[in-house]
Amino acid sequence: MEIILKYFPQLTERQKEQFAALYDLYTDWNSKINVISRKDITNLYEHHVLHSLGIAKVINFRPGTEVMDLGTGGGFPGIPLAILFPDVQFHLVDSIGKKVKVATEVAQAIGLENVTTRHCRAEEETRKFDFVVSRAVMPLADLIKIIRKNIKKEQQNALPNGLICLKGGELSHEILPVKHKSMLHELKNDFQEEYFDTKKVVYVTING
Ligand SMILES: C[S@@+](CC[C@H](N)C(=O)[O-])C[C@H]1O[C@@H](n2cnc3c(N)ncnc32)[C@H](O)[C@@H]1O
Repeated sequence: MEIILKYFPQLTERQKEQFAALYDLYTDWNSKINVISRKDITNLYEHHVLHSLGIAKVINFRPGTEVMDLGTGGGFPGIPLAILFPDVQFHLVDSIGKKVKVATEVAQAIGLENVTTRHCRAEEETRKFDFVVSRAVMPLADLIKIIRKNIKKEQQNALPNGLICLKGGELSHEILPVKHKSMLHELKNDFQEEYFDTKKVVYVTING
């Protein structure tokens, strides 16, 4: 939990309580429904919560923004972002029902009123959003194909509407087809822990 405060020192008391509550909630839920690799649960704050918040190093969502988390699993990056941006609406979607249940239960347990969840394939979701976020779900080209229909034409943020995903490793090949519409942000410049050495945030503009 200290690691969250290290990089996000301006949190309100409510946000601190909500982040702090995640450890017990995820430890408990993860023992019943696997949403985080069992041996990684002790790294919850660094590998999952802080990693999710890496998106906030690329964009400060304006109040009223609507965001879909595609393939949220147990709620990453959607839940940490919903805590950080209480005035932004997050819609968490996953095709595996029991994972959606974990995300729903965690959001409810910490009183997040800006989160909705849905058990469906993203291909079936027709609602429109300002941004789609995603971590560890599918290759960039497939993501773009699926979410094109979900991006609103009207803009209300400093960055044009589009896709923001958390990726690791070698990306030059994946990014090539959308290079002119994308931005690559290295998280090692924001977070000094070794885990972030290869982690990146990829932003792709989607034209309505
Ligand atoms: C490796 S997990 C990552 C979960 C979460 N984003 C995280 O980082 O912890 C990938 C998730 O994407 C979901 N998924 C894959 N394809 C999907 C699709 N077409 N629509 C919705 N969810 C999908 C899977 O069910 C799975 O929960």
